[in-house]
Amino acid sequence: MKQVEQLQEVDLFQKIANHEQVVFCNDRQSGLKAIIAIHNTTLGPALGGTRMYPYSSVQEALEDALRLSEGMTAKCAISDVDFGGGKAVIIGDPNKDKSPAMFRALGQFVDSLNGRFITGTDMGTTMNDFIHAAKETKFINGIPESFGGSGDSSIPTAKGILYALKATNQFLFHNNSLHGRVYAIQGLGKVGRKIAVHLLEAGAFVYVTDTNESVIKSFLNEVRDKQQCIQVVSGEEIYRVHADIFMPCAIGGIINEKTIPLLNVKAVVGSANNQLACDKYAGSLTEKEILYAPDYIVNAGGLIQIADELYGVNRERVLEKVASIYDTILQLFKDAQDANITTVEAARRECERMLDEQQHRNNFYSRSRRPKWDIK
Ligand SMILES: NC(=O)C1=CN([C@@H]2O[C@H](COP(=O)(O)OP(=O)(O)OC[C@H]3O[C@@H](n4cnc5c(N)ncnc54)[C@H](O)[C@@H]3O)[C@@H](O)[C@H]2O)C=CC1
Ligand SMILES: O=C(O)CCC(=O)C(=O)O
Repeated sequence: MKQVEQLQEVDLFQKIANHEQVVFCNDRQSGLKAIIAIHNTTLGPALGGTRMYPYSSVQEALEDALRLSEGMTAKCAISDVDFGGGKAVIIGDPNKDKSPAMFRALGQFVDSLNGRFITGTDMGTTMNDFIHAAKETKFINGIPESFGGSGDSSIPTAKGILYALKATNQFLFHNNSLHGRVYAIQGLGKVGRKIAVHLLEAGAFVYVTDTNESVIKSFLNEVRDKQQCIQVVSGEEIYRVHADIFMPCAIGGIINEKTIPLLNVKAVVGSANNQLACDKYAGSLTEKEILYAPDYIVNAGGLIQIADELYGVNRERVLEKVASIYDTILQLFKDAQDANITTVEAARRECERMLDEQQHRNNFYSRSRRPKWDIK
């Protein structure tokens, strides 16, 4: 028995070997069960949203937190945002299990990290949830403007994705217009729905799917006058439709050995974090001549806004930085093509360069460095 326990301990530390810190948060009163993962703080305090999802096991939740927080390190680096990678996950069904008390408890745990981790919304959580968390800690962002925050971060996220789509169209078709093209959107939540509405307004055709029927109904109601440009498909069907671009805007891990053979598109560009079940699938997409826009570059709009909020909200500054996603992604496509490597490898090299540069700067001692992180 003792031997088995020791083995599990070693496994756990191996699992988190690339991470600085992992915190398990348990509040019996509110039912909060959460994991905060801090991946790397080379660039600054860890920044990343909190996801709520009905994970089937603690193991699954931990793996999600680890991968998501690692992705945030890369996202901060490539977006040139002076923060590190972190993420929190809450185990529970966002449609049934949420309560203000749960988010206040989360706020207390975040506060206990004293600024090493700053968080806000992600899949399954909303700005309103974080109004409760913000009562317990100042290390919260992305709350409504009426509460002094920068508001809905899914707005800049959706804008960034649209810039990435234009860059993809430019690279593939030598014309960056969104008009007349066909997009397959998986997930019509905070981000996916905004993208779908914009694409319809721009004169595109969209295939859409969402596991929540009421989300589909409400979307169709919003775009009543565009019904001829929409086709709702069931879960698996979204991988099979003939479209220009597949847009994962829900869960991660959906580009894998089962789905890649089904894809009938020229590119994958979407908001979902960790779309590739693992990096080797970047090569499989390339073999199928499907261009992949690395998720953490194209979906950085929300991060750009919440990071900016910590210096004081400035919309123009945010919009300008979000617009730069167009150039970043176009350049990355060209670099990958010139070097004959996948877009994932090209992005990884760029992130490593940014982290190395900062590690070098961190060798320099001065007594009161980085006052900009002294959040009020
Ligand atoms: N909200 C933001 O600003 C950012 C979001 N992301 C990522 O984008 C993705 C979507 O985020 P949000 O729109 O904020 O989440 P959300 O929770 O508002 O919406 C997700 C939607 O996907 C649907 N869904 C879940 N599983 C599905 C499946 N298997 N097939 C089809 N639909 C499914 C849900 O019913 C929901 O309508 C997530 O992966 C998130 O991490 C990334 C960067 C920023
Ligand atoms: O967009 C947000 O509100 C949070 C940023 C984040 O966690 C992400 O980009 O995944």
